[in-house]
Amino acid sequence: MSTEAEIREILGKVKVAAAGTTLAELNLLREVTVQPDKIAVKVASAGLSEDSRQILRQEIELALKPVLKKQTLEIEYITVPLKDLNRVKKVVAVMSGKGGVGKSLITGLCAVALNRQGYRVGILDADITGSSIPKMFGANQKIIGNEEAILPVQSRGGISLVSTSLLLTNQDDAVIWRGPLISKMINQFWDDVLWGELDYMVVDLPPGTSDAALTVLQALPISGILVVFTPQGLVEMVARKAVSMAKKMEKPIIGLVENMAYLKVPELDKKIEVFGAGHGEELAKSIGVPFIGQMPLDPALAALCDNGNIEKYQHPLLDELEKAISRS
Ligand SMILES: Nc1ncnc2c1ncn2[C@@H]1O[C@H](COP(=O)(O)OP(=O)(O)OP(=O)(O)O)[C@@H](O)[C@H]1O
Repeated sequence: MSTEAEIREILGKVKVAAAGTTLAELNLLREVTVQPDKIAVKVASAGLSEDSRQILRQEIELALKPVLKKQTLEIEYITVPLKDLNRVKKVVAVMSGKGGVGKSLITGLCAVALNRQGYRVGILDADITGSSIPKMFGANQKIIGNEEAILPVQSRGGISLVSTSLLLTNQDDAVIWRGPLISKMINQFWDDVLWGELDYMVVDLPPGTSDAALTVLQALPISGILVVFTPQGLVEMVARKAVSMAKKMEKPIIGLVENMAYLKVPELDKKIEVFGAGHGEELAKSIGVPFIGQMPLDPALAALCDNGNIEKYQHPLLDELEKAISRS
């Protein structure tokens, strides 16, 4: 007769088709009881429609068929509060002093870098009106769920994504909400989503030091912030502003990332400093925060993002991002 641990091991690997991930990763497997005549399994129903539950029931039956001796199998769906299902170990936020410096892109790369190291990662896209995360990951499925919870969409590499554009009928539609609605949406992305077991959640903050960014810093249990800037004088100034806001909110700064630091032209074997010489390291030193590194303006990266293939990108900065976040 199989033990409870053996049954849990088998069931943990069962795929929840609706979510594109497993029962264990979603933390939906709640109770397993093994008796000589019966195996009873209790599964949380969060996020699962009637159809999804039916399909999952069949998957569970199929997975346990080889180990059922003369036992019957009883599968019961139960309601469990989301706060008991979501176990997010660390939440890091990516911030910029102003829009358009590549904050979303660095958010995406942080998630990719952590995922490559085998961590289970989610991205909460809190840049509600300028959401560009799903496009980078080539995610165009609609978010689904039930009255208990919303299910994130999985990227090809297995990163959980939640973003407003995954809720829109047309991803290119503009979101023109006012502040209170934006704040409500950000809170819902935390409270109403079945994130399950995550080692890291990376949050793409709204740009700048706006109310919306402040809302996220106040509402979510953020353990560290990365600040993205580009090597232009004014942008450096706003980077200082962003760091000062994070410090005021008493959130630790993981470090500064200098994006679009230079344009690399392999044919010329030359680095062109499009926005002038970068001095991120000096800037970080003068603000008193770590400097993580530079990302060049890379046409190959832009193309991968446009085609939804950010997960294929290779650059040494990814290792630096992963190290800085996992040390923090
Ligand atoms: N290092 C880079 N190399 C090539 N393209 C880049 C780089 N950084 C950003 N981009 C491109 O620039 C555009 C803006 O980047 P992104 O959306 O990440 O900026 P953002 O700071 O999040 O903007 P916003 O604050 O308005 O949401 C995107 O199309 C992105 O692919």
